Amino acid sequence: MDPKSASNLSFILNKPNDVTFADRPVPTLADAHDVLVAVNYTGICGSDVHYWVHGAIGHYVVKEPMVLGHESSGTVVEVGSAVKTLKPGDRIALEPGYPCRRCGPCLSGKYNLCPEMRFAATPPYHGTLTGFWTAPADFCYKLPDAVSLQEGAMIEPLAVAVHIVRQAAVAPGQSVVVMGAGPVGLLCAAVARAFGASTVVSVDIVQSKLDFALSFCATHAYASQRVAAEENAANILREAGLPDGADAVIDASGAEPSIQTSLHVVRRGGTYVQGGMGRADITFPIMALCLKEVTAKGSFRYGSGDYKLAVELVAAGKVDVKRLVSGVVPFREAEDAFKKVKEGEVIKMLIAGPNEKI
Ligand SMILES: NC(=O)c1ccc[n+]([C@@H]2O[C@H](COP(=O)([O-])OP(=O)(O)OC[C@H]3O[C@@H](n4cnc5c(N)ncnc54)[C@H](O)[C@@H]3O)[C@@H](O)[C@H]2O)c1
Ligand SMILES: OC[C@H](O)C(O)[C@@H](O)CO
Repeated sequence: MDPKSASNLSFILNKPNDVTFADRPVPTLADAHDVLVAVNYTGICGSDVHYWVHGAIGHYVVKEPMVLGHESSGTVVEVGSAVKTLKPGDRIALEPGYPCRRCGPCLSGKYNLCPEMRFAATPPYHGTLTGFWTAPADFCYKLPDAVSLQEGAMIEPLAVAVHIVRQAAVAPGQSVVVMGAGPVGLLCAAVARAFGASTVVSVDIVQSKLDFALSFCATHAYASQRVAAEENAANILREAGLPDGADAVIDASGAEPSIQTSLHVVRRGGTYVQGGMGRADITFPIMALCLKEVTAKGSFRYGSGDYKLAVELVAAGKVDVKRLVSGVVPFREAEDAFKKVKEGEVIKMLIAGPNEKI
């Protein structure tokens, strides 16, 4: 594709509930290690919808018009003079956050914690719902022939799940309870299975999501009740046949009742991972944490090796990300697709790039 004759149409958030399309200049390669990519597909994340509706997530506030989107696949159209690993025509999954590579977290191997991170569609940085995008070549992951470009757009949320499940240190034969069966929770459950967990319990408050989780990857599913956290936890463990508690519990909901239940679901000496992002401050059961010597960890985006492993899991047929794609729409229908995600009618919507025919 020739960027000179193609569209760089972008889907731009001006302010809450106000989006437009605009043709912006095609970016040029600023660094010899960068590549220019034509964006093929972009998934809509809950965070994109949150910015669209509220104009902010925590202290990230949209102050200038911002291109949305960060879950993308693309095709390389031009490479910088120092790029040896990619060539025009290569199909890639696009890792959308670029760390400084020089700070303490970067040098310790935790580049996802870089304070200078430039992350797509996190203010003040534009996102990937656009025609063309430049990225460092080592943040572009070549897709094997067996992986489609639509699956390539699912690598981003899958990498989030890979990072969470790695934080949980899930080992073969273990039991894992995943709170929340949205895209991230479903993918955590699938990765936990792929890592060899023998019992994977999905918990949600919406029965249809649990039905899907069972058909997708979970061995058990439980509809969370509005009862005290300890009672809820006891019911989950009874249903799942885990009298001693679960080896690992992952929160992929961000909901306070779910987080409270989690600390009563995890076994003595087990691991709890906070993946969901909800209210900044909640009441947290510190006594259960303390008395059971629970290892509690946070998980933020993805780091070393997570994207690579996510591509490999899809290529090996271990996580069928296609099943999560509810629909694919042309670029000009992006706002309708956002509405569907907001209404909770779908699992994952993909938007075809402005130069993609569907
Ligand atoms: N840690 C990270 O880097 C990272 C990255 C992406 C998303 N997230 C967060 O992960 C979470 C999940 O993302 P998603 O896209 O799947 O969101 P989602 O909103 O689609 O899924 C959340 C699910 O939690 C369920 N839920 C709500 N209350 C519950 C409760 N009390 N018990 C059990 N389930 C409950 C909802 O019904 C829903 O299915 C969100 O909080 C999101 O912000 C974190
Ligand atoms: O998958 C990446 C996440 O959506 C982002 O980190 C977002 O939640 C905050 O910018």
